[in-house]
Amino acid sequence: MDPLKLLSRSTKLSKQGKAKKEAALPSGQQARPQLFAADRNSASAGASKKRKRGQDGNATSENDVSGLDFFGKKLSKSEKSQPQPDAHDLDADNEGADREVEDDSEEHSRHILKTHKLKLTWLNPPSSKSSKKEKRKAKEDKKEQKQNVYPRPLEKFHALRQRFGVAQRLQENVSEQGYDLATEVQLAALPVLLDDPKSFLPLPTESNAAALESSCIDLLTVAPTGSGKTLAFLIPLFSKIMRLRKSQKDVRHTTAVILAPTKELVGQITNEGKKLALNTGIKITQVRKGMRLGHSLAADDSAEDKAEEESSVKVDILVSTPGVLHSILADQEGDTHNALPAVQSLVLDEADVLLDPLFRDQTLAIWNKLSHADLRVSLWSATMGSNVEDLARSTIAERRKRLAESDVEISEAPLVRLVVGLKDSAVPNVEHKLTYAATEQGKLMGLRQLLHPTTTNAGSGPPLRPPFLVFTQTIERAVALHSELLYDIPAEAGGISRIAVLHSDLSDTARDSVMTRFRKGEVWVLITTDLLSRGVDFRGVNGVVNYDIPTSSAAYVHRVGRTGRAGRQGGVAVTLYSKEDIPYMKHVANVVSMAQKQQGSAAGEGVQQWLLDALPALTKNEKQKFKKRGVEARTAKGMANDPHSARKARISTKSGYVRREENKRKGAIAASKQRSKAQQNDEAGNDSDFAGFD
Ligand SMILES: Nc1ncnc2c1ncn2[C@@H]1O[C@H](COP(=O)(O)OP(=O)(O)OP(=O)(O)O)[C@@H](O)[C@H]1O
Repeated sequence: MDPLKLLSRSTKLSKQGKAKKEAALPSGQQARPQLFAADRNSASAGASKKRKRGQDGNATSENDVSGLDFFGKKLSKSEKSQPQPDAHDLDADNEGADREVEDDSEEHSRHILKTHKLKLTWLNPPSSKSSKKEKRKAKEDKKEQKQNVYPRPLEKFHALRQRFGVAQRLQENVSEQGYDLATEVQLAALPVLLDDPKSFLPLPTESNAAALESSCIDLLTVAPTGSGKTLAFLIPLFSKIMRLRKSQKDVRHTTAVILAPTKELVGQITNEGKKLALNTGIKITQVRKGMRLGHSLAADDSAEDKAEEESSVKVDILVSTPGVLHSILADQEGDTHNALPAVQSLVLDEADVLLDPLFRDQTLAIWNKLSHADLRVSLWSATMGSNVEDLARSTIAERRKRLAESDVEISEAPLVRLVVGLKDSAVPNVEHKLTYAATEQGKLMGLRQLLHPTTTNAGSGPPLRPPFLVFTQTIERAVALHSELLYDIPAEAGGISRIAVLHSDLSDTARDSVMTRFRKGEVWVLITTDLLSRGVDFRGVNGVVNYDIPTSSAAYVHRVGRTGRAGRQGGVAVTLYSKEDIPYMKHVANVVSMAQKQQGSAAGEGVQQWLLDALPALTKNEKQKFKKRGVEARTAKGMANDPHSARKARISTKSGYVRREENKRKGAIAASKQRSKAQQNDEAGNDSDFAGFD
């Protein structure tokens, strides 16, 4: 009897649903770059027939779960030359795609963008109204300030060179990685970043043409987790730098800065960049504490300048967390040189976090220090509130005003927003489960059931196979959970080496080592905090367990987005919740319900309506407080304020009753020892009043 099954009442699956989900075993191996391609097939059903999964020999391999090759190795050259299963699965569609490259009508672009659920909006189109009054009215009316645009999508990477003149070497480096079909975000972002904006932005009037002078746009992108945003911003960055290099042969500047919130993500982006940089001459580096940034090296630089610059880092692209780059820039501020005068591209990956109070000041300080007149910025995330959009717009406007005041004339670039799929929603190819575990003990028991290799959870969806990530609210809880589970995996299967913990209190070396072991498949269960919830790409992660509930819907979207990367099927996201979590569960239940609707769950499947209705809604203030602190009983502050509740929320196998019994026993032993000591003293005639503290 599985006691948690009795408790997991939030989801109910029809027999059909169960069968369907059991068939989709976690594989973590087959990428399916276009998330909404299936919809596309159905939309263009008249034009092409979709091959059924299972009819194709390649497609069935998704169900082959033998072996523990967790981290889907990169394709070898010979493998790359073979058609990829998913590409094959969509073959009828792809033939169409080849034809579509030829078709550059707006109508066709609209069709492709719509079927891939891509929406592009020009956020600051110049007003067509001529009088001042009309212009003011247009500004007030937000609708007037937005206009949908329909650039011609790029469906396959092989068209990069032909359509946008991307360097041959860069194009080769992309295909070397085994990529052929562009993912949805790449499909739309690459054309708008690589093409001349005039090719897709309509001109309202002749007098407004000046507003479109800029050859590049600023871009806000909201696209699902694991949808390939990294490549979508790296390719245009590399292409731009290669062009700049051609026109300014003697000079070597840092021309691009990429910011990301964690060291792990910075390292990952740098690695991706290095793959694209192969034999292009472009240098990309991760900024580390203590580095000195070189401003530029020109042929006519004085010997003194050159000597000073010798020890500094001279690269084309810097990748950094805001904290590290900000402190380096602050240190170099006293220098006569502006450290980054030539930066023309700023990328904010996980932009909503970078503009959140935690990083906002540092991010904006860096942004404002970049003084090049043609600086273009792009913001990327799977979740982006309207406040982030407003902040980005106001920062762009203020920067322009400030530079204009110091006589630097900068062109006004169009600001475009790209949204892929449903904004702020979890990936539709992951199965979400909400499991009520009542108490801390129940959660631990629930996790153990997921961990135990023989547990199949029959009847409640596919099993959660390692490797998986477990998220906790605090570092202390991650450490406690780690020690609690340390001996859960039998020695024959690798024992304690299979479970690891990663958090920001560890040294950089320890963090790197855990990441490497997890990527290699040596660690099966990685317990962590929200440190790893953003951006980090582990290809074969089969599942995510929210041991503690996430503190916002965005946090849920990002945590569960560590599985189901690049459209891989079979990922499972389990959220264990206890009585303490119920007041805060609504945001999680809402995102899960939305994801299930996207998956096409029939009525009655997924999160039950009664649960959604029954869960209390938080006020704005409560939401903010929860986002900042999480469930208070699980924090040090909670321990000080309410020790009783905090003790109940402690991660431990021992129940309160067992603990009390143990304490009583310990107390009895101590008292008995004291009594016998006192007796010995009496017998020895030692009648000192005070025997000291025991
Ligand atoms: N065109 C493509 N075809 C197949 N796989 C791709 C393609 N583009 C990217 N990928 C793979 O998709 C995975 C996810 O990419 P990436 O890390 O860029 O996602 P992301 O959108 O930045 O996710 P997150 O929002 O979590 O940061 C990576 O493993 C990457 O190699």
